[in-house]
Amino acid sequence: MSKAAEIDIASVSKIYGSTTAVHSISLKIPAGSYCCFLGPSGCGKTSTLRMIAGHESISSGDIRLGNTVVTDFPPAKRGTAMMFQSYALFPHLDLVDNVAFSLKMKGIERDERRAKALEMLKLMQMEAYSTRRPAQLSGGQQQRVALARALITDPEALLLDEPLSALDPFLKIRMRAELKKLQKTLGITFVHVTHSQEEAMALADLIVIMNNGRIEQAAKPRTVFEKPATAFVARFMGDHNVLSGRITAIGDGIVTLQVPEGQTFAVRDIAQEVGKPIDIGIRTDRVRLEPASERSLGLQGVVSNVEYRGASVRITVIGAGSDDFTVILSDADYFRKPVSVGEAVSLSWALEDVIPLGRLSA
Ligand SMILES: Nc1ncnc2c1ncn2[C@@H]1O[C@H](COP(=O)(O)OP(=O)(O)OP(=O)(O)O)[C@@H](O)[C@H]1O
Repeated sequence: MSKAAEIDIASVSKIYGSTTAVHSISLKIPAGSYCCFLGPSGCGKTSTLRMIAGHESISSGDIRLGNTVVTDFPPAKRGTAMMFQSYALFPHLDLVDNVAFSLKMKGIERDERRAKALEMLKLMQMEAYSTRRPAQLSGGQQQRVALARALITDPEALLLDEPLSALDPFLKIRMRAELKKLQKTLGITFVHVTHSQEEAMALADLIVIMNNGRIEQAAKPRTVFEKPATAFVARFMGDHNVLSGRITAIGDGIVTLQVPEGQTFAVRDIAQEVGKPIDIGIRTDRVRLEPASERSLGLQGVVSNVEYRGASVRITVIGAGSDDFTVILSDADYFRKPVSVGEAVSLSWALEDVIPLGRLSA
């Protein structure tokens, strides 16, 4: 296998007619890393992947693979390989010919390309099926063949567009583990586009969260979860409450924040101006919840829903800075002091659990 290459995306934009799908993004994907592009539909992740692959022209900016600027190179000359969502296998060819196809296009003679194709099928544990056609395979097997076909060109980077979306939930989890293992075995750079937060968290060394054609955050999964950079990231990754408020007082390193309902609570000194609007995030599992009393500190609200989930209980509270302030308690904590729908509660948390969230400038 060839060596891995860093992918350097420098001020890259994609404009389709009057739509700017990607707004001058810059990102370095380290050589040999597993990178996941994550974001809602239409955020520009597939356009970015296709520009890396050379299947889409770059409207402005440059892409470098290792030391080579590949911006104007055709796909086959870039050192990348792409695996498509639908696998795009040829139905009339057997697996060996499917996998060997790109070598045939390069003019490599039959015996050599078939031997290489068998080697790739072996790598994917599919050599026993080599004379079958794609329709005679399960979804997971077809995916392995598509991987073998992409890897036969010895790419420095493998690009995967929603590779798991056609699989059922059980197979998805199994193939996810296989993809990760394959990436570690080959050591090449993987760039994987997905809608699924869970998939990105499970696979990536680097998660790139896109929204409206821009990168909101590019970081390790744990950083994205523990320190979401923006309100969008905190909401999109889930398991965070996002509160918007205004600063009403500053003193001793503590800021008082007022939420729309008029209630206030303390936050570490996160900004310097009274009156300034600010978003903060609080993890749903870091909130303490108690029946409200006159002495209660923190935000007050009313329980609107209680959902038992086995090991945990999910409680939704209204009137506390957000329409659906969510608290996740362990089953033990909940049943020690259960609350019910309609009950007034107070919500509190440690100062260090308040995450200041930035806003992207447009
Ligand atoms: N060929 C095209 N012509 C015109 N507009 C396009 C074209 N391809 C994509 N777009 C637009 O560019 C934006 C980004 O699309 P893109 O496919 O990159 O998003 P995505 O995040 O991959 O979405 P999805 O998850 O739905 O595939 C969207 O608004 C889309 O409608």
